[in-house]
Amino acid sequence: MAAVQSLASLVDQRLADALAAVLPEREGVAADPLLRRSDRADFQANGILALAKRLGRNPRELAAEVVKRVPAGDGEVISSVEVSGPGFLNITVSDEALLSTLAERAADDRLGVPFAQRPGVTAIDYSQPNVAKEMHVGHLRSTVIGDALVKILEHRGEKVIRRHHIGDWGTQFGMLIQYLTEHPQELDHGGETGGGEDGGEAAMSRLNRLYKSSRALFDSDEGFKERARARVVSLQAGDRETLDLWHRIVDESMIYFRAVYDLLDVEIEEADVVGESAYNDMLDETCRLLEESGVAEISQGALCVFFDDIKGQDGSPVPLIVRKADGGYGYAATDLSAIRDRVGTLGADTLLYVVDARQALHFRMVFETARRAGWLHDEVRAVHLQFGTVLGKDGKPFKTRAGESVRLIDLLEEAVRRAAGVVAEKDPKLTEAEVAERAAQVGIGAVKYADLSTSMSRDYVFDLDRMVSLNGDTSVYLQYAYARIQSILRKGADRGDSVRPLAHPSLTPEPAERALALHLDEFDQTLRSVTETYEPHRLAAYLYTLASHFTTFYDQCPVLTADSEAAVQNRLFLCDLTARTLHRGMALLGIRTPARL
Ligand SMILES: NC(=[NH2+])NCCC[C@H](N)C(=O)O
Repeated sequence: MAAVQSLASLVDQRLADALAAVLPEREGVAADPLLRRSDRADFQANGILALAKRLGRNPRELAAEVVKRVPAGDGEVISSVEVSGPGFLNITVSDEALLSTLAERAADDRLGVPFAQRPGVTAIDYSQPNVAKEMHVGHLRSTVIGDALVKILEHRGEKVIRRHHIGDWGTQFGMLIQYLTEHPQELDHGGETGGGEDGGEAAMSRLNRLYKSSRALFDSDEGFKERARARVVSLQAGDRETLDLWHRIVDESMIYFRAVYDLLDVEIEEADVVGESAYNDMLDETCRLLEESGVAEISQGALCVFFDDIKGQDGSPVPLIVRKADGGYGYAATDLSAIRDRVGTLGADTLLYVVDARQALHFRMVFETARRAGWLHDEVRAVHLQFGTVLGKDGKPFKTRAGESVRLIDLLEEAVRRAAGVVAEKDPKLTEAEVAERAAQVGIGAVKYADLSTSMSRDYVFDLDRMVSLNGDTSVYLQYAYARIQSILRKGADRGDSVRPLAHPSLTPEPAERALALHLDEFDQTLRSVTETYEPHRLAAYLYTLASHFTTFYDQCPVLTADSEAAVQNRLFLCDLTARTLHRGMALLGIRTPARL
């Protein structure tokens, strides 16, 4: 089905035409009407003010001239347009245009959201925990934000390559593997088959034990330290036995990650887990190419890239170290190789990295190096989507009392427990299994929404009380709005009032219906702006406003007890489209909308 033209774009087009007609000889003057939603009328256009200023004209006069050229009245999209204030235009659209646009949206499975005209190939690097380590709140942000972006981009028709650049390589593996060769029983499952209820937790505790014991030996025993170092060399050289043990450690970690992802209700495909180790074979060549092209040079034995504008506090240059003086490759060599792979081999034209803001300098240097080397050419965009820190209630980075990072799994379990309380209190007749199912949807939704509704660059406080609250900007509020609509639709259907495809366009909508309808019409614009800015919080904000408009509508406009059959039909139609939009929007954020709450 053809894309549905939103009311804003229909109005915008008519205003732009009128402006062009008033200023025929002024082709060079950009005449954006600067349309936005308004409380005074349906829309307000502010663009004439700036234009009049540039032309040295009186804005109200110019506005009056434009108004004369705007087609308005019977049979037109715009029913009235007026000059207001210093030269704004207040615009009201016709009821017919409003309802028929919505009817078109409702008739479309995609709710009128078009596919991108020129979809590209985006490689997105997100959810990249580290093997043999815990997942903490930072990994929550990367996972949740990345997952939402993937869903939204794909919904608009973009080809998306997911990359989970997990930390599965490096010197610490020498220590872990060496310890395993000397204590082969260390990762034994003790008779259990693994993968069971607490398979994930059990795997993590075995890894923790392995980590602690090998670390202790590494720090106290010089001989072991030597053997661990030699083991790193065997690992990089691809020694069979060493690789087998490395795989055991990675697999064990994957069992744990999988358990966290399941709880988090996020799908991660095995094939997309392409960790640091995957680029091992490219590292030599990456360094050779950088050195040959002169992009990198040897400095104090290390292979470095220098930048004029990147200096330390004492004014000395801070280089990107691609290969250390001891010959070991760093994090940067891997990221540079990954760029060559993602652009050169996989054909990505956009590279996104959903990574902690603390790695900003690393990515700045890596991107600049890749540009100099020609691996990132003009047609490729590379963006570090930096996210802020999750804070505790004290406003400091979220830590346990012992000063350790808080385990993600503990937070998620606590969120589900809190949600169970809320769910059971709301409906005491629920069975235990029903409470458990809803609590998972509510609790995990709450954690995801709290993250996604905050602008990603900002820090936020992890406050479960606020997150699972029924009031305010929370996912529970949105889920309740959805469930309430479902209950209205069920009651309507029970008495024979089902949702009809077309509303009655001759009925004059109440103000609350108008506001809801106009907002429903903004869904595709919202998604477009998320794909342009990579800011999922715009969708969260849209959905929250949608639920608020619905709440007002529901308070002011009886649905099943409306005055006329036609009004009942129109309102059921609005309810249904609101529910479908909420459901779609929440799904794109990775949040469930249970039919009953
Ligand atoms: N391509 C990348 N460097 N991605 C980010 C990896 C994040 C890293 N594993 C961490 O936990 O901090």
